[in-house]
Amino acid sequence: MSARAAAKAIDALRRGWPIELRAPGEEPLTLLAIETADEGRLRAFAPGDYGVLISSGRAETLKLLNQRASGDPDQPVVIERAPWFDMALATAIADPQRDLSTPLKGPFRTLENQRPVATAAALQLARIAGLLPAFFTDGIDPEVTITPDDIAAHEDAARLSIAVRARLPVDGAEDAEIIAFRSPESADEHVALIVGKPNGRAPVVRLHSECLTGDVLGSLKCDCGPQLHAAIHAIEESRWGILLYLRQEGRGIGLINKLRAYALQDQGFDTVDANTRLGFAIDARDFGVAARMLTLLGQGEVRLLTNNPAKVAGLEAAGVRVIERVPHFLPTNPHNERYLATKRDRTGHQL
Ligand SMILES: Nc1nc2c(ncn2[C@@H]2O[C@H](COP(=O)(O)OP(=O)(O)OP(=O)(O)O)[C@@H](O)[C@H]2O)c(=O)[nH]1
Ligand SMILES: [Zn+2]
Repeated sequence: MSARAAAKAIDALRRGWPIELRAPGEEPLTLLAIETADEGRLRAFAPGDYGVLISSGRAETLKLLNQRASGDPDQPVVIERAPWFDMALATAIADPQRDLSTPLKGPFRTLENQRPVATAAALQLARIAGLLPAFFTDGIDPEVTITPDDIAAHEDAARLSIAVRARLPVDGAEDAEIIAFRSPESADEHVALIVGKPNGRAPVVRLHSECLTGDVLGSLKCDCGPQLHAAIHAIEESRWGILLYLRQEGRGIGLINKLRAYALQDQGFDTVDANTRLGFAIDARDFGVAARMLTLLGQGEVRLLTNNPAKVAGLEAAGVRVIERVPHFLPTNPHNERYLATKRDRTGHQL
């Protein structure tokens, strides 16, 4: 297993270079990310035939799922190339921004997916790279060859370690310390803010996922900014606790893909449907990272500040006991009312 190979593959996809994925028992799968391809790169990758790989959610949006003979409904979908395929059409398949204004010209035919493991790994890699989950497949000259195990090694939270700690008085909690974590080959730098001193009780813990728009720009579309400050206050009031600031922007799909979801929300889709149209899971976060950070901080039991049962389940599954769920309530504003209602009605948030 080589996390290093996976890091090279992520880099290659971002730069528009082809890669190859080999899963045991399956034919090799070469890939060129549609988002970073252009006509020249596509010709070099696939002088002859090629396929187009998308997620089942995107295929469902494009009404392609009904053509599938059999198999798992969540399995990625491979579209056979048609004579009228070009970059513009591939971009329209990959990117939902113009679904409503310019319907796709078909018909398309999907192929039996003979490489379920490699294709699923490809979509995971696109998410990690912050790219649209859509690829040209079966071309030539890959830059690097990897396996699904390499991706797992790259994502393995056990690789996280503490890089540095320093005192950091913050607004609302003057007695605080910041601790930064790093794992080799990954650019993500997660941090913990420890407020107060351990007092024998399980800490109040908040898992805050990065939200550049809300945390930094004061976006009113979500509740992240106020929630971040309210969490620090709540921890301070409880005497001691930990805020984990997780670099899992956009529930794990990255900033650019989250902003694509926002553009779809401008067209009327809610937060759940926007993610599905893009081809992502509704919540792609891995709370194993948070569990690992808490373990490195010596905390196996927490009182978790959240309304999201999936966070409780995710931490417990990763070996941290949640002895209490502490709910939080913040006033809504006209811009985030629908977002919060969707969280309550469609993703099981307990308000
Ligand atoms: N993909 C996507 N991500 C969003 C959207 N709105 C906010 N986010 C992200 O959602 C994450 C914030 O979620 P959290 O504050 O952890 O909230 P939660 O999981 O809903 O549950 P709580 O713990 O109860 O707050 C941040 O990473 C945001 O960037 C959206 O419309 N689409
Ligand atoms: Zn937010």
